[in-house]
Amino acid sequence: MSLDSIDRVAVLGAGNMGHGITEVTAMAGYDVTMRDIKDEFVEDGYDSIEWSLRKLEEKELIEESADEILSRIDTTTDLEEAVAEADLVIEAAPEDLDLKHDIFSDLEEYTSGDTLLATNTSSLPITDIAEAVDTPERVLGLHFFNPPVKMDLVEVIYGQDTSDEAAEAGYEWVESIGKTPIYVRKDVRGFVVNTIVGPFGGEPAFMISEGEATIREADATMVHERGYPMGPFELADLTGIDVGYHVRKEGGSPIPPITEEKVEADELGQKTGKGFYDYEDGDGADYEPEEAGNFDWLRVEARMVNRAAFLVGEDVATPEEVDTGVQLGLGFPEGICRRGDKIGLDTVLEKLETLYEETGSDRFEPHPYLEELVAEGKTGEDAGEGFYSYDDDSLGPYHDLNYELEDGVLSVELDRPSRMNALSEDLLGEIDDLFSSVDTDEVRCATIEGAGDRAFCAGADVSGFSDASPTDLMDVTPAFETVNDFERPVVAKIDGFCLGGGLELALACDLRVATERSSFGAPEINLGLIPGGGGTQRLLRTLGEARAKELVFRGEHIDADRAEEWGLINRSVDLDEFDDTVEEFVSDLAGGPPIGLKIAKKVMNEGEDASMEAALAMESQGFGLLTSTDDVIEGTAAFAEDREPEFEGE
Ligand SMILES: C/C=C/C(=O)SCCNC(=O)CCNC(=O)[C@H](O)C(C)(C)COP(=O)(O)OP(=O)(O)OC[C@H]1O[C@@H](n2cnc3c(N)ncnc32)[C@H](O)[C@@H]1OP(=O)(O)O
Repeated sequence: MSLDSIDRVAVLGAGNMGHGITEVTAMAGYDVTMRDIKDEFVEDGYDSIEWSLRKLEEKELIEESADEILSRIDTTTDLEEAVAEADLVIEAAPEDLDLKHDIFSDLEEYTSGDTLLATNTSSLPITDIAEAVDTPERVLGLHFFNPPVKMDLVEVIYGQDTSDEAAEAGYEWVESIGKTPIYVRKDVRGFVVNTIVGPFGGEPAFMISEGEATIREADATMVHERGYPMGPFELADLTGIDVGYHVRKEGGSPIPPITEEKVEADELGQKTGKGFYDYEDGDGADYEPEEAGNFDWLRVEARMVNRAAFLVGEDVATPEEVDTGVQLGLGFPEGICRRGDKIGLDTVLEKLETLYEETGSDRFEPHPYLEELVAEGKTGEDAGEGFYSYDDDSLGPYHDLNYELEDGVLSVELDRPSRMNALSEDLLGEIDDLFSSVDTDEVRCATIEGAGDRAFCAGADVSGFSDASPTDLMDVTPAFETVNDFERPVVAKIDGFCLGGGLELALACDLRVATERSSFGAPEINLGLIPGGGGTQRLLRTLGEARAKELVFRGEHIDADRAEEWGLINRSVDLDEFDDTVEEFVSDLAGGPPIGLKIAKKVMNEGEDASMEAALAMESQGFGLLTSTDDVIEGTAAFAEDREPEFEGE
């Protein structure tokens, strides 16, 4: 049982999750059979896949044609036919344990013993589902998020008897379809993501029931002060208040009185026209930034951090996995472990202890792992250690970016795909830290790209704007300057939106290669702002006044072909030529003379703002200096011997 043995996949269920999983599986190149119990269910699911693929094709978000992808999908209502040849089966049937037992016992009969059996359940224990088979070691959870085509995260869950071999094969398969897996090493209720989201919705509901704030104050504070994509009540209205109610009820958790009242009144959210907000006679969730403030967000976040302590302390997941889970699964602006480390775990613990003492409610009981961290002085970032270690001598830890240094190429990935890689304060700090701390002797060239396939970077993270002080906002420039001043050439590898601060970051790089589907713009003016990361000046110098002012004043996007025509980027290329084109640039830069490139960059960057006379003086000084390097001797020798030079940077 390994990734290599997975060629054919069967998905059981053609509903929202089933057809979505089928679509992403086929998009990744696998042959897949989608099965449901009735022809009409299968047909509806197939139609939805076709509609979605045609949209993706229209927007040039897929490399193959929709027809090619569809040709890999078979449909059937016959279970045996669907799974007989499958190497991986993913069950996505309704959340009913008896039904799943029936399916899994049939799977035992119809599949070979080394077929991987996965369930997409979000609420039933994997262990309970696996009871229906004699080989529970091959049963695991593969929990996709809705809609699978858009959501990057998949939880890979161990049941009590799941073998490492099965879990690893599932994990690698998820990677092979271009999604991000996280391990959930124990079969806990809610897995990782729903364990954390529970208090996000539940605690504000208790607080409103106790008259401590209003719904609007709670939502406005969580969104406009704490940066969540949606307020807890807005989210409950969207998902259905009854959904959260039943999850709590089935899990034996206390139900906030206000939730109970809404369910009794059949005011279940958007689907009934009324929930915490009114969608028929009112304007829905229309809270305003000014309503933020009078809400005790720490009470909510302390409970989420406590849940994270449970997950980490009980070895269910690592802090990195928890944080990836909440960022990709819930769109949280940063990981909850990271946030705990920033707030201070001692502050979190104190809050929980006070509430536990005051209310006696179990939900505030601090987890022993949190107590242990605080007792050991590991109270977070300020202390140098918390969930994460903040060791000054090493690079990182980085939460919002990934980097790799291999063969002299520093490859940096902005890693906030759920926010279009928008520049949070953390991400800006991390770019600054990485480019100012990495040992440049080890680097010959760097690249910067965005995670996911939608954006290089959609600018500064606007969710923090309403809460930020003017001085915070003015503090964005260092990261851009650090990239601009980095002693090695930096290439921006742009696929998708490159806007606002994202464009400014790209402009701080030396060279820019983009896919044709990318778009560029300085939309700050639409927010009442101007570019604040060097954009006004670098655009002027790169494009000239007319074009720079067009971008800054109008705030419109331009496509990659126009960007190339204007000289904003070096190349606009087809998606399937993108990696090779960037590789050609990188190979020239990484193989070039390091000191020569460093001096060329410095002279050209600094000369741009100097008088011609001063700039020429800089150039000739640089030229003179280079003549004394070993690289020049090597370069000229290689030319004479008609071979490739091997520059050492000496
Ligand atoms: C010094 C520097 C200053 C600046 O840079 S100011 C900011 C300048 N940038 C912008 O104004 C761009 C803002 N974003 C957009 O206009 C749109 O997005 C796009 C055109 C890039 C894409 O639109 P669509 O395809 O409809 O996607 P979606 O639903 O708007 O975005 C997906 C998720 O990404 C989040 N997001 C996008 N841009 C930002 C951002 N700049 N800051 C924070 N979040 C952002 C959204 O909110 C949403 O998230 P959810 O799925 O949770 O609703």
